Amino acid sequence: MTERTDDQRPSEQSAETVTSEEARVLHFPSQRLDGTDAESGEVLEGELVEPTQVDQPEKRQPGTELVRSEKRQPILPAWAKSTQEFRDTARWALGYAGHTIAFHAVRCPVYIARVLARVPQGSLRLIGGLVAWLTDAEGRPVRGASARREDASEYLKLSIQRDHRVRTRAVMAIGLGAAGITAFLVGRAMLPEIVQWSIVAGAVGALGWLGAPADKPIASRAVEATKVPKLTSDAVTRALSSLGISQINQAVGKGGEGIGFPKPISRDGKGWRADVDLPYGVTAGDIMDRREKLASGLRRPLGCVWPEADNSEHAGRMVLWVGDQDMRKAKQPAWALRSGKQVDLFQPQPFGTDQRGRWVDLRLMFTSVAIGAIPRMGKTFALRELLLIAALDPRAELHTYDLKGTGDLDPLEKVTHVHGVGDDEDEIEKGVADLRGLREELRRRAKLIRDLAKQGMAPENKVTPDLASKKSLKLHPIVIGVDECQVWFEHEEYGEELAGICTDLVKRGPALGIILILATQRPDAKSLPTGISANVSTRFCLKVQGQTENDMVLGTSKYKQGVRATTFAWADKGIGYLVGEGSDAQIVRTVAGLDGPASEKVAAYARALREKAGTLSGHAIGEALQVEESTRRDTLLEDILAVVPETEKKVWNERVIARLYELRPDVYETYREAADLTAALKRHGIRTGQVWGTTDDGKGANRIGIVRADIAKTVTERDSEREAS
Ligand SMILES: Nc1ncnc2c1ncn2[C@@H]1O[C@H](COP(=O)(O)OP(=O)(O)OP(=O)(O)O)[C@@H](O)[C@H]1O
Repeated sequence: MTERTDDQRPSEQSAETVTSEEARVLHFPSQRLDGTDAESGEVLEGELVEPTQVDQPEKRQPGTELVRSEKRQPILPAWAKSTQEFRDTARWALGYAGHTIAFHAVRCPVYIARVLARVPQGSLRLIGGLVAWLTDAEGRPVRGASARREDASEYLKLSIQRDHRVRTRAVMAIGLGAAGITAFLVGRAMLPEIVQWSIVAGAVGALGWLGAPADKPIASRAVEATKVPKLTSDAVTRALSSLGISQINQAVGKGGEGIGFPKPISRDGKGWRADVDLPYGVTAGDIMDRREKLASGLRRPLGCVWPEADNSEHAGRMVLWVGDQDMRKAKQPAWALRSGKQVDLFQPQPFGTDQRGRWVDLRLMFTSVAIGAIPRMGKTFALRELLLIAALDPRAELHTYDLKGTGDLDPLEKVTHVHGVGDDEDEIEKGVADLRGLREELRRRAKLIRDLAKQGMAPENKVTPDLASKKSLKLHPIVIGVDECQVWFEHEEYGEELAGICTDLVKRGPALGIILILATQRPDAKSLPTGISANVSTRFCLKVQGQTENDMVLGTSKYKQGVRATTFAWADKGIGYLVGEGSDAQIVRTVAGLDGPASEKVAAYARALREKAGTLSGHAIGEALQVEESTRRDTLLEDILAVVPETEKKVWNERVIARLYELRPDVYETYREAADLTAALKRHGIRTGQVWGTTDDGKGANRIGIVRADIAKTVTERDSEREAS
């Protein structure tokens, strides 16, 4: 039988239902459960019903006292385990000490003058103090009071005590004076001059210090301490209740359950961390949406206040980190790769710093990256930084596309294999040709890895550091960086094909050593096709305007989970949410100050590494990518209009072919006879026919030719159709 718990009150049961215990009492009234005899009473007939248990009683499992599920706090706080943080603190302490010493050393003459000026005052204070001590000056008011009260016995007692005290102190003073004179004479005779002068300086210093007014210290302050207010639970509660969320107001109001703080508020890096249990029904996301108001409630700059959802607990658990300094203004610790260093892309490399100023690493290998943000937030900087990291691994082959065309990726020209700038048709065609080649490479690698796996050389069916280093296998990392990738995907002619190849690269590339990094300022389904956005494994989202863009870059439901890049302010340049492979979203600031010239330096180092390793190729050594003829956009009609002036109404095919060959020999060399042009024009729906013309020697003749107006009409119609669509 089940025991009844406090929660199951009889009043809560329905009229027809009786609990087993009550039923027993009713059926056997003389045997009450409490052991007392009941008077005979009416016996009710009823069905024995087990009570409905809403709250199950807590069952104790054997051994639960020992094996429990509490989380253990780390023995050492995170900062104590971070070499970087330790080094930063030590550097700061040394700098602080150095600055203080230099500051005071420069002001030494002023301090000496101040001390000397205060010596007379100090001497007077010393003599005054000695006389007061000798004459027992502190007892004078009491003796005076007893004299005024004419209390003879008390006055007598106090006078005797004073005489006794003065006598003792006089003897002590004579003794100390004699000892002092002896010490002076002995010291004068025996101590080295430097010590003697030090004692004199010390004595003068002491007299100067004694003579200094309390509000004017001799030394000035070397640093102005900017004290950061301590974060208290009261401050957090006050700030939360200023957000205008009714559940919070109820909770902090009279009789409310209040705001929960499951752990004490503590220092965490260069700031305070408060773990907060929000009132029922309030989520961390609700607070994050009101980050600006929260900062106002805490009286802290916006860049210091970072509420985050703690998804390892429950939806109402928020971790509030309040930094001592605004994240965007705080000095970033030095980037280990700034002055160049060979890296291994298979290992995580420093990408940015979190709010606490700790480096957050990112492993580029086996991943693909999407970067999204509204314009001017630091998207290109982030992309360029990743490409520079890749450049520092001399094995990595870079393909860089700056489709905006402003030259942001030009610092990488020294090392890149293929470099595209701008959105001209030629550049787009270059991209198409390159991606087609990369798709072939992807297929080659897939087959090769399959073969290697059979031989036991690729145990995880993917590229390993060993395989990537074997030049003969050509399995080196290939890193493709595309800024403003929407230009590709929205392209009328090649958009679909480019999106298809990129989707393939995003899906299969990472395992095969091909890493695609796409950056866009318009993260919507068209500029970042869903096949890509759903499959990228690393996402970095700087400020965006809405939930759709947020989830497009960071992944489905991220906004709901409280990962909201919409909460970043306009001034939060370079700050975004980073969602890495299998890791929680974290706020990261990319390397600050990695501008064009700084990037050039890193790229120059990367080039030196490549020269040494013999891996410079393609664009870096002046070799242009061969754009296959099949890749070229068909510009036949435009080319005909270019070579046939408006004054020539009708022209023979053979003449058009000759002029076309002159214009683009590589494109039109296959046009050998009039029929070739006729066939090509037929594909555009244009017919050729017999047209009148004159040969070079002036003879008139009818031959196959074009009517220029037909071509011009088709081009105009096609262009207006394109515009309309
Ligand atoms: N980590 C950072 N710290 C501070 N400022 C940064 C950081 N990263 C970028 N910035 C600043 O942000 C500004 C915009 O950067 P960037 O050109 O990369 O933006 P964008 O999003 O690519 O812009 P657009 O969409 O116009 O191409 C730059 O002036 C740069 O100085």
